[in-house]
Amino acid sequence: MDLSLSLSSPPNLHFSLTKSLSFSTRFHKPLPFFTNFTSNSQIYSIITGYQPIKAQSSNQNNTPIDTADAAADDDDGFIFEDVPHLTNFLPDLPTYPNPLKYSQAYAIVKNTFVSPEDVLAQQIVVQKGSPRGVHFRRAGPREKVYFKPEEVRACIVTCGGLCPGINTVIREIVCGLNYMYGVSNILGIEGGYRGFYSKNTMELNPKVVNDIHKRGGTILQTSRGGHDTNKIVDNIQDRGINQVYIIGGDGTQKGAAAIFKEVEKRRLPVAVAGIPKTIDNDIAVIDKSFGFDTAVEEAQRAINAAHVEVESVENGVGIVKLMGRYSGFIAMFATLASRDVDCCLIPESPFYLEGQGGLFEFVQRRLKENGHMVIVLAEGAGQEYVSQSVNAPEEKDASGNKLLLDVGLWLTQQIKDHFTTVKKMAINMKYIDPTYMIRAVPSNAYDNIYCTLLAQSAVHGAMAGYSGFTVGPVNSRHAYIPIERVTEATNVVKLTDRMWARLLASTNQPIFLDRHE
Ligand SMILES: Nc1ncnc2c1ncn2[C@@H]1O[C@H](COP(=O)(O)OP(=O)(O)O)[C@@H](O)[C@H]1O
Ligand SMILES: O=P(O)(O)OC[C@H]1O[C@](O)(COP(=O)(O)O)[C@@H](O)[C@@H]1O
Ligand SMILES: [Mg+2]
Repeated sequence: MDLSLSLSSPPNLHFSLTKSLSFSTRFHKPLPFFTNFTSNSQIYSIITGYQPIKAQSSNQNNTPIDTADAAADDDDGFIFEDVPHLTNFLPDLPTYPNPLKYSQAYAIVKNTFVSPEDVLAQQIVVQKGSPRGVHFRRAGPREKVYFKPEEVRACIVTCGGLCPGINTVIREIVCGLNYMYGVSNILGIEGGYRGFYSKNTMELNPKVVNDIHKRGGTILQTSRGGHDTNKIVDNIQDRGINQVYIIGGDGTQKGAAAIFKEVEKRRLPVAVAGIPKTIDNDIAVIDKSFGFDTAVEEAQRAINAAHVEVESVENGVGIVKLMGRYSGFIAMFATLASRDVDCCLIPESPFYLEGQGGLFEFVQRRLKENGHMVIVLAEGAGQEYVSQSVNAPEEKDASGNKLLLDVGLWLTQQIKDHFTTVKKMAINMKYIDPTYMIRAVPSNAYDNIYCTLLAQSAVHGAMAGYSGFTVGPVNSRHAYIPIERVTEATNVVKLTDRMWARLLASTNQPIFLDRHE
């Protein structure tokens, strides 16, 4: 029996979901959309811009059947959020055998190719009877590719702020394309999005990128602003580029989605692959962003330094500011890892200074108990206080991100003033701002491996003809995720989750919930 699903637009796109007697469901579309799912359910193919409008039951021959049967199996809430494929708008694209078939490295691998039936569940903690929920396509090499290696002209661009591991991702895209697929035509776009139309390109090959993973930053340079979709896609077309690898954060991924939409509008055979980058770990859906682990590790050095300083003096108060515009992940994890931190302040958890349960009271208590204390502060915390006190107009960077005021300096001053003027108590303040030092280091061993997997997943996805997708781990397995899913929300620390409770339990800091002045 069949469950067929009509898609509203464009009219030539029509998928059907077929359910076999073994209760598997498949998309009636040539590879790569041809998908077999075990156990049935409500399946939605959510393909950017095309919403399913009608679910209809039919048998293998596609003739409508009694829907009661299908409906009975329709209730376990399986949702499949697929990524777009070039054949959506170029249905006649030829396919070729994947060169990995002949790779020595993969000679004894049991399953070289990922089954088109493999999906990853977004939610893995479930209860009996709960809906199966959202699933993403599993990343990895496919049996057929949609590009002849000698016809690939790839490019790589890096945008937004720095993050440890960018060079590793660049390296592994270049080496992955070259070693696994025999692609040798790879361009580096310099200086972020605007580099497409305002700069020359750089030839990339395994030799050029050989040791770049040992360096921080990005060999391609980066920038904010300058995203002009038409100019970028004109340039992609003019240069004959057919694979675009875009490394960047939420803003960059929105830009990648716009590029894909234009590529699709012009019906260009161009694979657009996004690799999510942000030191703040604020990208939704994926487990963790690359460079985050390195940042947490590097932050330990600053926290240690602050601790050494303040325990060596009387009434020492150390403040360490870490990155985290809207999300306090680095601060939270660095605090949990260190155990030398007395208080962690993040944007998600408002705090206050004065009165019962406030920060001043806590500082005084810790100084009395231990003679010193360390505060870790995410840069986005307490911004409302800083802007009130400095009365500065709101400024934005070239990408439209709000420019943050220095909460570290502000807090340092507030604590100093309070203890010297109100409490008549001399304190030794040490303020450390290691933010750019942390962002600029090369990635650690863990992140290097993670960056390699991201790069290889992106290469496999592009070669397999997917376009307009982001790669990333979902519950430890790499997936192809619709770009919109990673840009529609920001990943923030959930105060109601256990991790924040673990932090509170480890620091014993105030929870700043009840304000009594
Ligand atoms: N909504 C958007 N649409 C298109 N491009 C965007 C959008 N937001 C940001 N960009 C572009 O993405 C690039 C990086 O964005 P930015 O916010 O600075 O960093 P990140 O990608 O790390 O969040 C910039 O070139 C910017 O112009
Ligand atoms: O000063 P810059 O280079 O613009 O970057 C500062 C910001 O970049 C970040 O590292 C985040 O960058 P992205 O938005 O590029 O991920 C923030 O933590 C920080 O506020
Ligand atoms: Mg961003």
